[in-house]
Order: sequence, then structure tokens, then C-alpha cells
Amino acid sequence: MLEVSLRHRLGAFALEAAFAAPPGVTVLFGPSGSGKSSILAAVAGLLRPAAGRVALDGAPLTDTARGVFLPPERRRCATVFQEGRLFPHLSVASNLRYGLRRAPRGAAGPGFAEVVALLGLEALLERRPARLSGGEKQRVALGRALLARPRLLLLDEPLAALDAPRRQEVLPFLEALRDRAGLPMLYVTHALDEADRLADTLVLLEAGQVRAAGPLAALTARTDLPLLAARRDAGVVLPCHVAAQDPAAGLTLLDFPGGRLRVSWREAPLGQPLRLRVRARDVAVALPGVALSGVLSTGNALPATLRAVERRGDAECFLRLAVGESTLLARVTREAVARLGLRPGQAVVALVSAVSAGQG
Ligand SMILES: Nc1ncnc2c1ncn2[C@@H]1O[C@H](COP(=O)(O)OP(=O)(O)OP(=O)(O)O)[C@@H](O)[C@H]1O
Repeated sequence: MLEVSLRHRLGAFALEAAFAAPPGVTVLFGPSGSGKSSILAAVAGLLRPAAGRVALDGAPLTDTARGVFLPPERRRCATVFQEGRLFPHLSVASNLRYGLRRAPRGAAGPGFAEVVALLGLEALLERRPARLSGGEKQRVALGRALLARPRLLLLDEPLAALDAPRRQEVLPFLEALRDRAGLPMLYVTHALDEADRLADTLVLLEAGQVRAAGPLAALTARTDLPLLAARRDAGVVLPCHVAAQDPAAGLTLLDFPGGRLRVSWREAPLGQPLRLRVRARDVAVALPGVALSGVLSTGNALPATLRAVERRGDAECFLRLAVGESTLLARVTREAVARLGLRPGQAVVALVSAVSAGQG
């Protein structure tokens, strides 16, 4: 568990942030200038806060009240930046071995071959960084960081410099790292799709302050956080797994705690866990009792209970829907709420578009 509590001023900017990061990936998410990189720098020991405490598994790295400030090299935090910062004159293998040399004697962690396999670096070992794609460079940077056997991995927008296909190429490796390396990660991004894919815990930052923090699915189901709820892609992230494939129909069937969703075909083996962002604007509701299957294009009609109707501006509402153990949000007009006579407690049918579900 990483505990962070900081107070610091940078010019006109005031950082006053506190949060706890349980094991797993904690994503710091917020607009440009909200203080994400400053927090990472404070955890790494590159920024000495005016007041505050940073502790890893109970051991303080910074504690201004007690005069504790470990220098960066004694914190055992490895950082991966936007640009991999590899040594251009060294091969991939030598760059990786540099990480290994920085590992403290006796520190537990994965070995060279294990890291190479985890990040798919086998074919790249003899190359120099100049002959790597942006995505490959980032995978090597991740490997070098891992081999230093850190206790905490800090990632400062590691995909921000990559184009969309390269980002998609690296994301599965970051997922593998999360699932297999057993290393806590603090991950800075302003790309929500990265948070969707990687976060166990989400920390929302705005103007140097933590607006909210908690498990990803719980935070995306909240409608009181403009950083998430005011977006065009506002919606709930559901944990799913691949239940069936129907290539002839171009559909993938995903099970989530509450039912089954048909979505556009995606290449994935049966049983594979994945997260699905179901955007509120892609969810509609109907009253039950009408035979819908022959007349609708949405593809998914799930029995649901309307839990709440929440105003959103003058013309729209969020509907909070309970679908089994899960929550979905629907964005509808106030006119629709009145026309259908929607009231909390009512049984409805949630209609979810099969095409857009999960596009992130
Ligand atoms: N050395 C400094 N002196 C003065 N102001 C600074 C300094 N470093 C950062 N700031 C200011 O602190 C604020 C937070 O910066 P920070 O880089 O932590 O934000 P961020 O959320 O990581 O932004 P981005 O996503 O653009 O990287 C910004 O307004 C920035 O201009």
C-alpha cells in the first residue's frame, strides 16, 4: 500500500493532495496541469514537498514532520517516462542489463529471461534503440525498469508519445505486467481509455486536489464527478469475460455480473477477462412487456430496475439502472422521462447498443 499526502506550491499552483493506493494499478487521471506529474515526482523523490508524507508498506520515503526524505536512488521506485530514455549507443539487451545492474543485491524480482518473455522482446535484443518503433522502445523501457527490481513502478504518460496503433500494441503488455508482475504501479495519464484498461484504483485530480478516489467501476458509475460524467463517453466500466464467439454474425458475447451483452466482434479467446465501457448515451430504456427483439437494432435488451433519475442540465437526465449486481447509466431526455412516466423502483428494459458498447 502506497500512502501519499502532499502540500506544496509551484509558482501560482497549489498542490494539496492525499490518497492511498492499494496493491495493483492506481491511475492518476486529470486534465493538463492538475498536478499528476508533480505527485509522481514527489513519490520518486524528485520533488521535496513543503509538507507531507509518502509511505510504502508503512515505511516512510518522505515525512516532513519527522525530517525524512530518502533520495531517489534509495526509494526503489523505477520510473518510465513518455519517451523511453534508452541509451542510444547500447543494444536492447545492454539497456536491459543496465536495469539489472541497478537492482539491489538480494532483491527479489523477475529475471532477465522472464522479463524478455513478458514483454515480447526476444527478437529485439540485438537492436539499437534507433531501429525500434516507439512502442518497442516503451516495452524495452518497461523491461529495464522491471529489472531494477523496484518496489513501486511509476509510469508518467508512458503511451502519450505513441500513435493510436502503437498504443494498442503496448497496452496488452501493460495489462500483462499488472496481472503477472505483482508490482504496485502508479500510472499517470489523461487518456481515459488507458484508465479503463489498466486501473484498479482511479484517483481523479483537478487543480492540485483529489476530487475522488476509489475502484474504477465504482467511480465511473458516479454522476457527481464532472471529470467523468460530463464527458461524451461518460459511462460505466463493466468487468466482463468472453462467453462465446459468433463469427458468422460478427458478434462477441460478454458475460458481466448481471447478464450477457452482445457486442461487435473482437478477437479474444473464450474466458478472457476484459473491461467494457458502456456509454450512457448508448443506453436507452423501454417499458417491459413489449416484444422488442424483432423491432430494435440495439442488440441487447436487459431486464433492469430503475434506481434513480438524476437531472443533467436543463434537458437531460441520467437514469441509474440496476442490472443484476451491476449498475448501468443511461442518458435520456427529460421529455422521455415524463413521457414514459419513469420513477425509481420501476422495472424497465435496458437497451444497449451492440455496436458502440466497448468502443471506449
Ligand atoms: N517548477 C515549477 N514552477 C512553477 N510552476 C510549476 C513548476 N512545475 C510545475 N508547475 C505548475 O504546476 C502545475 C501542475 O503541473 P504538473 O506537471 O504536475 O501537472 P500534470 O497534471 O502532470 O500536467 P500534464 O498532464 O500537462 O503533464 C502546472 O500548472 C504547472 O505549470
